Amino acid sequence: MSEPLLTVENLKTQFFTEEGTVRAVDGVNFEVNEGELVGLVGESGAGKSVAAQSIMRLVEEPGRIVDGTVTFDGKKLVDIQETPDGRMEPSDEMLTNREMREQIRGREIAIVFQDPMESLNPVFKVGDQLREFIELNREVGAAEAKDIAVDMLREVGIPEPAIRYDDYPHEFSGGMRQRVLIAMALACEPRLIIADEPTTALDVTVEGQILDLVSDLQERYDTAFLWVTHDMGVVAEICDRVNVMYLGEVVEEAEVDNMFHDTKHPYTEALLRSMPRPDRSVEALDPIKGVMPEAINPPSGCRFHTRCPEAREACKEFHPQFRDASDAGEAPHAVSCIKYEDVGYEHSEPLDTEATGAFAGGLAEMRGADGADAAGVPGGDTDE
Ligand SMILES: Nc1ncnc2c1ncn2[C@@H]1O[C@H](COP(=O)(O)OP(=O)(O)OP(=O)(O)O)[C@@H](O)[C@H]1O
Ligand code: NI
Repeated sequence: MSEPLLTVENLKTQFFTEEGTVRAVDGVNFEVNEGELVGLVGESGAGKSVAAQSIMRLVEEPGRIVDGTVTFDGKKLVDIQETPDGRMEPSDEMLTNREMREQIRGREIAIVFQDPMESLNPVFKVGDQLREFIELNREVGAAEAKDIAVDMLREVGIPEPAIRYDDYPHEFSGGMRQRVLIAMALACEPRLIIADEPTTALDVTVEGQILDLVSDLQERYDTAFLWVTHDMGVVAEICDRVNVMYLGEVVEEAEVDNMFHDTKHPYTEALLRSMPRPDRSVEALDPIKGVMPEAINPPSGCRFHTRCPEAREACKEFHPQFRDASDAGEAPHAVSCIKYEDVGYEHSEPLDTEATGAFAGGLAEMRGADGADAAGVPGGDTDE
């Protein structure tokens, strides 16, 4: 096997706020291979966007990447190492801001966001914005850049591209604007496109069309994608492999088919049960219990224990290791859950939370017991 195109190792990004340190991305590992479409999925607040921004070094104040390494094609986009006197500092190998700007962003890696109106300037024609972007990023003159721009518009399915070239962003529908952004991302022939919920604001039909377009372009250009979404349906439709994030951590990673047919982490199961499916009525949906705890003060042990239907006492104590739990001869399938470790889960008592079957033990009793428990477990398990 060749080296992955992108490797993210132990990435940690924090926001230093007045309320405390937000551990938005807290030791994340994943990979994207050449030409692969990899999903990053999880509920709102899981840290998906911050992870995506960290790869591109686009995290803004009061946020900072405090640890980890991001390697792209052998280059260190991020490389934070401990100095001899114990401080965490960028290594000599880490690219400079200028190298990031001139070599990586928009050239090797492009990023597409949810809201095209934020990325397109309303006062300039759509085609001109695309042309200018191409001129800036490729060694071509204005005329050639315009030809490429029209070609790209056609490529992403804009009808009559030479005419629509002269339209302003507001004259395009949301789906068409998103197509333009994909054209812009592709125009520089990047090796990786990071897409942060680019279809979330679109209606289902238009979303389907954009996903078809992406699958199609991915095959044609062999571009790798990191696709950020909260929607397992989107993952099922386009991704080869998926990483599930919960509260700053990746908790499960597998090929998409394996993830759906041999789900290992209770959080992934809960996410799948909460997802609308054609073979299931809306009433049969089973939303995940409780709310995601604050990333400022994550629960002890397994971070999902406050909402997990299978949570036991041991889950409060042991922080699970993220490791391969595939059976012999099967494709790698990593999970971080103590059910797959040897730390006494089987003999441990079920936790008495809203999410578990044991939730009948008396709310008052539980509250009484909880009052004495100051081990950093917020009130997530007593949510009404
Ligand atoms: N500028 C900021 N200042 C403080 N905290 C932030 C900032 N940006 C993000 N966070 C926090 O970082 C955590 C991760 O946020 P992130 O936007 O990555 O989540 P997400 O998984 O992308 O969710 P969504 O699906 O809502 O986009 C959250 O707890 C969020 O509140
Ligand atoms: Ni996000």
